[in-house]
Amino acid sequence: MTTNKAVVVFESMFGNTEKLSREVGDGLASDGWQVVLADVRHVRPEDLAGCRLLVLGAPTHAFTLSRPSTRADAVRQGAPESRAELGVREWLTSLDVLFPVVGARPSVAVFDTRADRAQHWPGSAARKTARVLRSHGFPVLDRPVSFYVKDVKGPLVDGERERARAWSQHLLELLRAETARSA
Ligand SMILES: Cc1cc2nc3c(=O)[nH]c(=O)nc-3n(C[C@H](O)[C@H](O)[C@H](O)COP(=O)(O)O)c2cc1C
Repeated sequence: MTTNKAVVVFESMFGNTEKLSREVGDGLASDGWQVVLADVRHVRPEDLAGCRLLVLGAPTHAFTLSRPSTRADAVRQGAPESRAELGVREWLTSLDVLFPVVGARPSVAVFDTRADRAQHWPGSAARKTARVLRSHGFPVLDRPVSFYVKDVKGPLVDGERERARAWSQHLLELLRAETARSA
């Protein structure tokens, strides 16, 4: 039996999205999946080979995915400069090169982190990510999901790690349902 492989790619300026990505990855691994957790700056093409599920996580900046200017703003607020090198927005521009065979594209699931106090603000990084993925023909498994931080730098709102872990199990259920439908 071949092991299912998931790749969790994240962007994170202050470490909150990274923590949640680890939770999602650990949740998938606890179900027997092979999991590659990769910072968007360091994903290698071989990391993506044979991937059945791609999870993408990113912080919401200015109502959407970060840009070099918003990441520079985060650096001014104390984030490590090296983390500003590349974001999910830029990485998505290489999707067609990274996944050249349309029929072999993995299912994708997307999440973002947002400020708790901005829950009612419009726009989220995950919604933008999902739009781009759909426009490139990727099957988006679930609705974009947001997790919350108490302030720009974090920490995570209580219970968000557990919610991320539960979301990983929900993704597995959706995948099982998808597999049953196509059997
Ligand atoms: C420049 C900048 C713009 C931001 N804009 C928003 C926003 O529009 N909506 C929101 O909910 N949070 C916003 N935030 C808060 C981020 O979502 C928060 O810093 C992020 O979720 C933390 O995740 P990280 O530790 O992985 O970087 C912004 C943060 C920065 C630095």
